[in-house]
Amino acid sequence: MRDAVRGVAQHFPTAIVSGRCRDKVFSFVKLEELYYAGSHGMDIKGPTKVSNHKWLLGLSTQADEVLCQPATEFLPVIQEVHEKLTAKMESIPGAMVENNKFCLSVHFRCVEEAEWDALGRDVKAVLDDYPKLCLTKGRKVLEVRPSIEWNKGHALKFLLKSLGYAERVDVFPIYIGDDRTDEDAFKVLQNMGQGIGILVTKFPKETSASYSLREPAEVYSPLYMCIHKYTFIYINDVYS
Ligand SMILES: O=P(O)(O)OC[C@H]1O[C@H](O[C@H]2O[C@H](CO)[C@@H](O)[C@H](O)[C@H]2O)[C@H](O)[C@@H](O)[C@@H]1O
Repeated sequence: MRDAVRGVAQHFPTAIVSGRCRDKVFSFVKLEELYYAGSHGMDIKGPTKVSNHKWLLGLSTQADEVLCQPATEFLPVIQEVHEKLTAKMESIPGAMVENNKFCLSVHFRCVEEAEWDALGRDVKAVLDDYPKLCLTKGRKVLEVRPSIEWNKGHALKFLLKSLGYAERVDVFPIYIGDDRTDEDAFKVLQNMGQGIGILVTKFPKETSASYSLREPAEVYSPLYMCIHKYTFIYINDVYS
């Protein structure tokens, strides 16, 4: 998958948008030519390596640039809550608190089902003292986030605008995701009437994505189509 993503990034601005913190995502993906939007889009950084498309489009090539961190003021409070939740979850076997820098994930996948309600109550009790934080639910995970209007959809809009791609009829953004938090990004594309969202899911689900794939492995096809289509257009432009 890394080679496919690298291939796409050679021709098109490519971003990974994740609920995890940016550093952790980079440690998984290890591609310097990508944009990374960690913490549900609250921490966006540009590529540290220049790709072809950058000079083709005449964009800034300044590497290592943090582009957007709309929740910086919440960092101290997130650290404080991380400590409190970690201490509280010690008494619940299997519970795990993940520090995602601008947000926190309380995982209960490995917790006995009988304990789930108690875990939820404990997390809410900690958050009662922090009205500027909110709680959302994912797949066997509770997520603590700053109460600001910012999600993966805002990150996508930010990237498109920064790249000069918003509302351009000749630009076709493709957003692929499997998490319920990816719906915010699918909605952005749907509302803009630009590009497509692709949901990866084994089961039929209500979604704002235009298409779906069943397995992460099926994501190769659209990625390789992007690479080969580009190659075709490029050769065509050069020789016609
Ligand atoms: O935004 P994403 O990159 O799609 O990340 C969403 C969440 O991914 C991780 O949680 C997921 O994997 C966990 C096991 O590794 C699993 O327990 C959980 O149910 C999954 O949602 C990550 O740990 C979370 O912080 C992300 O929000």
